[in-house]
Amino acid sequence: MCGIVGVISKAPVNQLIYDALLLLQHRGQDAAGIVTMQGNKCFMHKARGMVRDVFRTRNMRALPGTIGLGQVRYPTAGNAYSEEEAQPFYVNAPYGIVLVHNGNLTNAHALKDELFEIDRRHINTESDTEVLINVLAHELERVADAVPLTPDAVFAAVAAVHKRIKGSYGVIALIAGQGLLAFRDPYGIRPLCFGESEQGEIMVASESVALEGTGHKLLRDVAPGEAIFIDINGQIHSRQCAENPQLHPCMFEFVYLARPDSVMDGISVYQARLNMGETLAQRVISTIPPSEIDVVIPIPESSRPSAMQLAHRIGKPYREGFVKNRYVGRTFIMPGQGARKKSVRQKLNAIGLEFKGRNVLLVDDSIVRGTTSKEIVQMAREAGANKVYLASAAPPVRFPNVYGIDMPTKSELIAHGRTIEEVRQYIGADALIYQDVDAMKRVVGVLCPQLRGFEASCFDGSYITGDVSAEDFAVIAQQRSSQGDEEDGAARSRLALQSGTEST
Ligand SMILES: O=P(O)(O)OC[C@H]1O[C@H](OP(=O)(O)OP(=O)(O)O)[C@H](O)[C@@H]1O
Ligand SMILES: NC(=O)CC[C@H](N)C(=O)O
Ligand SMILES: [Mg+2]
Repeated sequence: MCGIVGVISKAPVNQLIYDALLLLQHRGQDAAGIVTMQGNKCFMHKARGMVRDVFRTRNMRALPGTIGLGQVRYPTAGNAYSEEEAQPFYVNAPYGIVLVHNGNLTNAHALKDELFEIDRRHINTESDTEVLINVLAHELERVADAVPLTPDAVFAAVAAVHKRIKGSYGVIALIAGQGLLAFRDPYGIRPLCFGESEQGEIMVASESVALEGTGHKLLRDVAPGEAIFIDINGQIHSRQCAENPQLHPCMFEFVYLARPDSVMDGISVYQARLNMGETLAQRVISTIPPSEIDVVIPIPESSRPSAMQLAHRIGKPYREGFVKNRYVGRTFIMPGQGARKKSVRQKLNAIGLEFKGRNVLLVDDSIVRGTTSKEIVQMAREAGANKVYLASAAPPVRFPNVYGIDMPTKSELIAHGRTIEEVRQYIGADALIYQDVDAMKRVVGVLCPQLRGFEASCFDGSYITGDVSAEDFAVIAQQRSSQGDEEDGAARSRLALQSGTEST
């Protein structure tokens, strides 16, 4: 779940893209990049790190032009420590294309061979995004021989891309001198929307918060399978390019990934989290008599709306018992388990007086590897809590994700192969209450009647694209797990930088 943005304007776009990337920073902390276009020439800067670290004044000055793209990366393919895999990617033919991608291709390994053997294209990194841009370039080359490029040719190329690539993808591309192209996978797994400013500037982005925060009004979401082509004169063309599009957005966006102030596919992320809190409250009431709970405490940041609603529903006070160090990033999207574990205590600290002698109900949005909950339950006890109960606004995460969330192996998931009682024992809580899968789908789905369902594979084991082979799972898992130690070391030093314990 990276964050992507594209803008077509009449004024310089470098600062605007930077601002939008800051608003999308929660979607990726490992690398950032911007490309701008002036006439037919592209200017790019990308590097590992957070947006504020990657772009210095000199880098910003070197990004002229009125059209551009940006990306913040959370690696789910390839290597988190390779600068070459930071986005955008560039190919010089046809026309010159730069591209940013949110999602994960499940057949990238097979396509990589096919690109070489049949299309004679060389892929130089392990990134699935490099595969994607080469498939797009190849398909554009087959249909487009005109200048200017016609919308019909662009849409024919996207239709061919949909047939070749599998998995999840929200994509924004610049075609030099021709325009800006955006498209979304046929299930709409990853989000993508676009909006307009009063000056007629058009922005495409992963989340509506990037539009609103930069003075753009949300026009609509890009539909699953749809492509939007904004030509060089700012005219918007759109077409459905997939054969059987169906909206199945990723449930984990609503649980954790997206910002609560975003609206995705018509669903307010905040409202989705309130609803999850409401239905979780029912399960709490049927497990623990409310008279045995003194206080409800959220585990900041993402669980807050659910915890608030849960507390209201069970009639208990909602208190802030943990303070978050705002200079430490999100732990779940850090690569490497060592860094994740260390950062929980750097990130969260307990306020003793909210715990001392009380029976506390801690609420988190999700329990994935159990890193956060195990530490937090321990911290609550150290702070003097009498009983420590834990509730998760999401159901147990039992299956790997191959669509752009970095949990590629079952073995790393605390709820995989364990009963809820075994998870409770591992975490050390006095009671553990999970959300119910069907209840979650129902209370979020009710917010968008057009929805066909959710991509909720990490909770229910059902992979919506229906075409992920055992080999695909194995390749994705192997690729990600083979770099753990390197990641841990590098992520540790980055964590230290983020929390200001080392100087640049
Ligand atoms: O079981 P785990 O593997 O620990 O993963 C789940 C935790 O990670 C996330 O928090 P994170 O710190 O990333 O972000 P947040 O501040 O948005 O809650 C999520 O909100 C849970 O707290
Ligand atoms: N989380 C994502 O969207 C990642 C995009 C792409 N798969 C990468 O690893 O760079
Ligand atoms: Mg959290």
